[in-house]
Amino acid sequence: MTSTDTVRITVEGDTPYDVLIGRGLLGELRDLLGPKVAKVLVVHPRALRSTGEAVRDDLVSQGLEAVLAEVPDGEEAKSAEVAAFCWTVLGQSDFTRSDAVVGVGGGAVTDLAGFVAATWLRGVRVVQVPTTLLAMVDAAVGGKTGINTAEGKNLVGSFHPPAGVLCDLDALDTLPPHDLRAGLAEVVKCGFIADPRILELVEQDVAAATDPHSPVLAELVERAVRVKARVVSEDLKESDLREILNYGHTFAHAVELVERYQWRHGAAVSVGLVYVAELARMAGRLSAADADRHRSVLQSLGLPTTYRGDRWPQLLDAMKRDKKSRGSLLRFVVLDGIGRPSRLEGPDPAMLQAAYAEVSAD
Ligand SMILES: NC(=O)c1ccc[n+]([C@@H]2O[C@H](COP(=O)([O-])OP(=O)(O)OC[C@H]3O[C@@H](n4cnc5c(N)ncnc54)[C@H](O)[C@@H]3O)[C@@H](O)[C@H]2O)c1
Ligand SMILES: O=C(O)C(=O)C[C@@H](O)[C@H](O)[C@H](O)COP(=O)(O)O
Ligand SMILES: [Zn+2]
Repeated sequence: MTSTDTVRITVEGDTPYDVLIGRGLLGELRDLLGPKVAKVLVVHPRALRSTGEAVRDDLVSQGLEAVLAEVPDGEEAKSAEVAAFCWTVLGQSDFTRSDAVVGVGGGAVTDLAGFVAATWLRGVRVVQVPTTLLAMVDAAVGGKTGINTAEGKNLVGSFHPPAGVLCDLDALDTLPPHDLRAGLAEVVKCGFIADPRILELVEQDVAAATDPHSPVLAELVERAVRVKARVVSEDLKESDLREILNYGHTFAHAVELVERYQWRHGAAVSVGLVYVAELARMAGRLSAADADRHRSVLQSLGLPTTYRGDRWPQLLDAMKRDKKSRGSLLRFVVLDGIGRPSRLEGPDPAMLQAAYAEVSAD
């Protein structure tokens, strides 16, 4: 992709939609909303008030009625209270089934906005405008929407595909480096499960991979979105294949819950990838070299590969509520090799704890 190209990736399914990746793309929003939409709820986090206002003003200038719903930054947005606040705004503004929601922000806001759209009048259109790397390559694509409960991450939600996704790489200019790195954890995840070229690109030039203006980062975004689009096109509701996108997440979500969301999702995914690579190595599924590659790629990006919380019982308890569990059976996505995802069901509890010892050691 050159700096002027826009890449269009179609996610197939009952209601196919496009993910646009490029620069200066906001002008495309009206088209993605479709001709029948009259009113739009623009959901944005506090930190992106001026972006939310710019989106609203642009829609108003094109003859639409647009209302803002400002929500808390980060994970705090993913609560039943914040969803209820959005429903109130929709109700007070008389939104009907021909109206739409636009999510402008990071993954927390796109998850919330998608959930609000999925539940309002049992489902209205949502267009996602992700502004973090993580939301561009993962959260805004694929239709998983949701909020958290006290017991765990994303425990309430629905599959509600967007009508379109606008990944405007210009948004990354203001993104703090920590958040950029967090997004790269999901990119690297895609590398391990399906596209090893991603790993090579990071290994060849880590500076370019972390530079929001480099063509290498643009290629990483495109490759990660292609992986996600391919998987979701085949298995929207995670009956089987889609589980591979959850690689590293059993441990990651447990860390996020136990740490009361003080860890970024991408940072937790990073350590979760190392945890599950160790588990696969111990189970005789993954070579030591491939497990070590997880650590080295993630470390090169400045992502965490250890977790020193000393909270194994709480982590194990949280992992039992992972959505891949079946009854009392814990299930993990593991690799039999790079690009060869598989499942590990009901591993020996001693092995689970031994893998934990590996990620909590120096
Ligand atoms: N639905 C899915 O398939 C899916 C996939 C992956 C992750 N997720 C979810 O995504 C969330 C994590 O998303 P995230 O990493 O984007 O975090 P986030 O949404 O918490 O955003 C991180 C921070 O960056 C700020 N921000 C956003 N855009 C910015 C910009 N352009 N410039 C400056 N600041 C900006 C936000 O206000 C926030 O404070 C988690 O809740 C995770 O569960 C969902
Ligand atoms: O799209 C998917 O499917 C994923 O699992 C992508 C993950 O990166 C993402 O964090 C997702 O929200 C996790 O979903 P959950 O079903 O484990 O809550
Ligand atoms: Zn994730």
